[in-house]
Amino acid sequence: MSGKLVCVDDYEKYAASVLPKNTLEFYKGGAGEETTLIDNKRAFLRYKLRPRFLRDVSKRDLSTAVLEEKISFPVGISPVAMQKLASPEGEQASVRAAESVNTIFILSTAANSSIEEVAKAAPKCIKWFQLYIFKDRSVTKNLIQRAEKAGFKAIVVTIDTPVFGLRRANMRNQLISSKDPPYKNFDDQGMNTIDDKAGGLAAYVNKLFDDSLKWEDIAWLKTITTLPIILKGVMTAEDAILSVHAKVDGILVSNHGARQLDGTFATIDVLEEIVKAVDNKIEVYLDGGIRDGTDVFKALALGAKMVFMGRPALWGLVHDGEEGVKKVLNIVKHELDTALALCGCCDIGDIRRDMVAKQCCQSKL
Ligand SMILES: Cc1cc2nc3c(=O)[nH]c(=O)nc-3n(C[C@H](O)[C@H](O)[C@H](O)COP(=O)(O)O)c2cc1C
Ligand SMILES: CCCCCCC(=O)C(=O)O
Repeated sequence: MSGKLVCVDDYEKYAASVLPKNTLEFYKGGAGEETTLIDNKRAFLRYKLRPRFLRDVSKRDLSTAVLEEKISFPVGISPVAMQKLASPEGEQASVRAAESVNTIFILSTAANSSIEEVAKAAPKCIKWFQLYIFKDRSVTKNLIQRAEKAGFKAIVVTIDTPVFGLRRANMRNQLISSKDPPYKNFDDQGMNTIDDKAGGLAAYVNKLFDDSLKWEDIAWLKTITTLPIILKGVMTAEDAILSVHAKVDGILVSNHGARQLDGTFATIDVLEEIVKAVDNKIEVYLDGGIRDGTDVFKALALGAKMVFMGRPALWGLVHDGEEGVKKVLNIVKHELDTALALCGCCDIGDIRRDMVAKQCCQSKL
């Protein structure tokens, strides 16, 4: 590709031009017909900004605090498995990028870099650990203890994966083998074997992850860690209220980047009902389809405390490792700063609900 890359879409196009087919399909794809995958992005177009002027926006500040930790702007990196397929340093490059712009990095259980390697790569970064709960609870317990010891600041429990989503591209191409590069967080547990002939990744995940999880298990988790717990995958007001009752510290509104259940609402479309249901009792974050600073602004106006991006960080990583992730984060930061100024805001606290309106009945969207 020629020319300067100036937005997330440019980085995605670059990644699509260089990645092997199977890897691209794994990173890019969603579940089923991919209607939710399209809608996660497209839904943002239905929310329109209402700019305000003549409000002196000469001094602007994008910083905010999340779980009492200060970050330089409200956009972090979602947990994404297998980042060494994007670049040799994988998660270690991504976490360094997050550290350099002072935002939150969430490490996936299914990473190609271990908890300890990531901690060492970016000791000052605010790191959260994403937890998949294994049928073998000793594996789960061990992961939490390692994350605590390595200085991670929160456990993000993914609740939307009792079974693996039906990702048709991955099913057709038999997906990539996970042995190379390996899953570094549980390779010592004798589980780093994937039998491509026996259903590939989906069958492997279904064998390992606990599909009997229920709210009582969240209570159990609270007995084995003192770290804050965030539930990732909440998509309804009902589950948001149960999350408050479960006394977790935050929820991440997410449909797993549309990789689990096709046909759900876009995350931005359920955010407001969830924010209302939670009634300021715990923090609410969002991921899914954020590609631009105006998307961030819209999510904050609808009540998210911060947002996270999954694929955009991967596209930066494919381009030039740590530098690429940093560039993607800084592009979105600059876009958010511009949106802030043009909506008449000086800081994140100035963003108001009435700065965004939902456009109804637009048949083409
Ligand atoms: C390639 C890929 C791998 C992912 N791996 C995980 C994972 O290991 N754990 C998890 O909770 N979510 C995982 N997710 C979901 C992301 O955390 C996040 O919810 C999603 O990517 C957000 O949507 P976006 O990509 O549109 O920003 C993955 C997403 C992608 C694209
Ligand atoms: C044990 C391997 C699990 C990989 C799961 C990654 C994931 O969540 C995804 O969406 O893909």
